[in-house]
Formats: sequence, structure tokens, C-alpha cells
Amino acid sequence: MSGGRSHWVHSFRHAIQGIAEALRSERHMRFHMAAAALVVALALALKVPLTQWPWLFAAIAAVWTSELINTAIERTVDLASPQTHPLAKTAKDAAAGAVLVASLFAAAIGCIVLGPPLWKLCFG
Ligand SMILES: Nc1ncnc2c1ncn2[C@@H]1O[C@H](COP(=O)(O)OP(=O)(O)OP(=O)(O)O)[C@@H](O)[C@H]1O
Repeated sequence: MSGGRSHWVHSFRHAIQGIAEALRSERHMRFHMAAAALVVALALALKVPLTQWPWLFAAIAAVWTSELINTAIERTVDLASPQTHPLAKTAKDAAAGAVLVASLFAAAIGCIVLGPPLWKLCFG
């Protein structure tokens, strides 16, 4: 049982190290983190109803998850194919496409959830 728990703790530590390394090495990841902090601060300031928060968290999680997977794919492709190769390009471009889809989803959620209270605040 304790061996199982220790395995779980190791897996958790590795996952945190993965996120920390992505934050250190990827400018986009730091941008997503700043954007998430801004969204949370805005939602608190605008007193967004509790029922809307899951949409914001889903959007943030979608962007972070896609960026982490994109980073993993970039590293794997660089390791497997340091030379230019059409398949390496396909893999990296598809991974970047996943980040774009998640970012568009997050932007739409941000407009839908934060737009109306922001509009009300600015234009009465
Ligand atoms: N080994 C390769 N073979 C062919 N094309 C590649 C290869 N590596 C990168 N590319 C092309 O260059 C683009 C940029 O790749 P790169 O690894 O610099 O990622 P990036 O988009 O700059 O991401 P980031 O800024 O997050 O590191 C890829 O999307 C792909 O089109």
C-alpha cells in the first residue's frame, strides 16, 4: 500500500517537474500562465457567478494541456528527427494546431463569460 502511495508521489513529482520545465523553457507557456492569472483576477473583480467558473477553468485547462502536449511533441520530434523531415513538420504543425484550437476555444469562453459584465462596467 505504502509502495503504491510512494509510486503515486513520484509520478506526481515528475508531472510537476514537467510543468515547471515547460514554464522555464517555453515563452508561450509563461504567456498562458499570465493570461490565466489575468482571467481569474478579472472574474473575481467582476464577481462572475459561481456557475460560470467551470467554463473559465475548462478554458484555462484546455490551453495549458494543449501547450504541455505541444511541448512534449516538440521535444520528442527534436530528439527523433534533428534533421528537417516532412513528417517532423507534420507532427509539430499538428501539435501547434491543437494549441490554436484550444486558444480559440478559450478566447470564445472569455468573451462569453467576461464580455457582458465588462461591457456593463465600462458602458453602464
Ligand atoms: N525537424 C523538422 N523538420 C521539418 N520542419 C520542422 C522541423 N522542426 C521544426 N519544423 C518546422 O518549424 C516550425 C517551428 O518549429 P519549432 O520547433 O521552432 O517550434 P515553434 O513553433 O517555434 O515552437 P516554440 O516557439 O514553442 O518552441 C514547426 O511548426 C515546423 O513547421
